[in-house]
Amino acid sequence: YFRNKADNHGSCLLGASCIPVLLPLLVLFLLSVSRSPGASLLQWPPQLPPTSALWDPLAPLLLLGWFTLHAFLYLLPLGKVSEGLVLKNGTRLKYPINGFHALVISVGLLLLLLWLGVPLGSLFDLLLPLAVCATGLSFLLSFYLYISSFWAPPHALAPGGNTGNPLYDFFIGRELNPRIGNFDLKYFCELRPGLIGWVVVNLGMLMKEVELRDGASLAMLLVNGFQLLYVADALWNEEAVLTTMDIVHDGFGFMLAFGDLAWVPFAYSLQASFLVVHPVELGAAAATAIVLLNGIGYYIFRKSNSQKNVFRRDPKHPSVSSLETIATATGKRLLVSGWWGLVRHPNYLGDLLMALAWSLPCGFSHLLPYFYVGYFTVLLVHREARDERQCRAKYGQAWDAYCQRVPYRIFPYLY
Ligand SMILES: NC(=O)C1=CN([C@@H]2O[C@H](COP(=O)(O)OP(=O)(O)OC[C@H]3O[C@@H](n4cnc5c(N)ncnc54)[C@H](OP(=O)(O)O)[C@@H]3O)[C@@H](O)[C@H]2O)C=CC1
Ligand SMILES: CC(C)=CCC[C@@H](C)[C@H]1CC=C2C3=C(CC[C@@]21C)[C@@]1(C)CC[C@H](O)C(C)(C)[C@@H]1CC3
Repeated sequence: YFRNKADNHGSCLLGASCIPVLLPLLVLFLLSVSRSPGASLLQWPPQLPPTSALWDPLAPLLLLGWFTLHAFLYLLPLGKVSEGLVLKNGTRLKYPINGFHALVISVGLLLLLLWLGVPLGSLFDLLLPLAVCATGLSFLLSFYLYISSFWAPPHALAPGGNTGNPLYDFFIGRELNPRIGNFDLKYFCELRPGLIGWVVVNLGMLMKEVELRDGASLAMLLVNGFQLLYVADALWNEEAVLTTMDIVHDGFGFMLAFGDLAWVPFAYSLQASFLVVHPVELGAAAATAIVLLNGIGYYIFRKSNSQKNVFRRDPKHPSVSSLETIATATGKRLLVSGWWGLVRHPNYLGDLLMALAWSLPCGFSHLLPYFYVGYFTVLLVHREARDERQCRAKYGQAWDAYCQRVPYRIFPYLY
């Protein structure tokens, strides 16, 4: 995660060269640990799966089918078409807003498969080969993105990924919104195959548990329910993704391609795969407390994201017009009351509380289910610092005034 350092800084280059090798190995390592009885992250030498466990001819077929289905659903004339933010050349790109339809159709198809007796629990045995194929696909896609970016017009290039160093640019991504015709590759990958794939992997783990123990545990149901809510929320609010850093600012290279297609479906589903081999008996009181925590996290996440989106689209909207703001030299204003007056990134706070609620159903016997909380804290702290730099560059003194008025970044009174 080295964007904004397009100055060929040694550590960034080292990161850009090592991460494409290390991250796929980390996914395989985490998956094997999650299914081993010890589930120890601290074992030395680290436990890696035997090569025979990495391949199954069914995996590339399933993956290809899944991508074709989602490309087809993306192109279906369902839902509305929305415009992205204004680009450097003054134009706006059009995006289909039909991700929620894709989720509903995918879940419908899965239920049909279950009804037809297809053993979805077999996904548990296919996880490693599927992760290997998804990694292969993200490499292929990244090579295509890197090479095709040399035909993109200068205004279509991303601010961070054009240093001239091939390794770094391959990693960060040279082009901002690579498209094949009207098909937007970054937008498609960010929200469809990987994110909905995460829900499918989780459901597969739940079905495996049903096969093994004649029923789904409360812990597994909670993990599935919470993460389904998160994905459904992302797709229900799909239009808001058009204003996130990833779409507006970042190039599409290996990091996002691998993140979207392999990291999200296989590393974000670790709690569910852990629970298949490490059942947890959750009491009613603990379950209620965890549901409450997820509810509070979700409320903060959704309300703060929506408040900013409404404010950015229409500052006079009745739900935000009474909030206190400060003016900036760009003409845009910054919210200093409401959610954005509590901390400078209330949406990250909500997301982190949810992350904790997804791990707690797995109990405290192992560290592995908490990997997501740790990784996500590092990702969001780094992302916050990156956003802060961009906002200071954009808004100057007005940003400093905002920071003085709202001193905490993510956790009130802590950070
Ligand atoms: N599950 C996952 O793996 C991940 C989830 N996320 C989630 O994605 C969501 C989006 O996050 P992200 O894209 O990082 O950025 P944000 O949605 O936090 O947006 C940051 C931008 O908001 C605007 N802004 C900041 N402060 C204010 C203010 N006080 N008033 C008005 N506008 C303000 C600025 O843009 P401008 O002024 O130009 O409008 C700033 O650049 C978050 O909820 C995050 O938790 C993110 C990464 C990974
Ligand atoms: C270790 C590694 C390869 C990191 C790459 C980071 C990516 C996994 C994340 C960068 C931003 C993301 C977002 C979401 C998923 C994870 C990635 C791709 C997101 C789609 C999750 C759902 C949310 O509601 C969201 C739509 C706001 C979010 C957008 C950012």
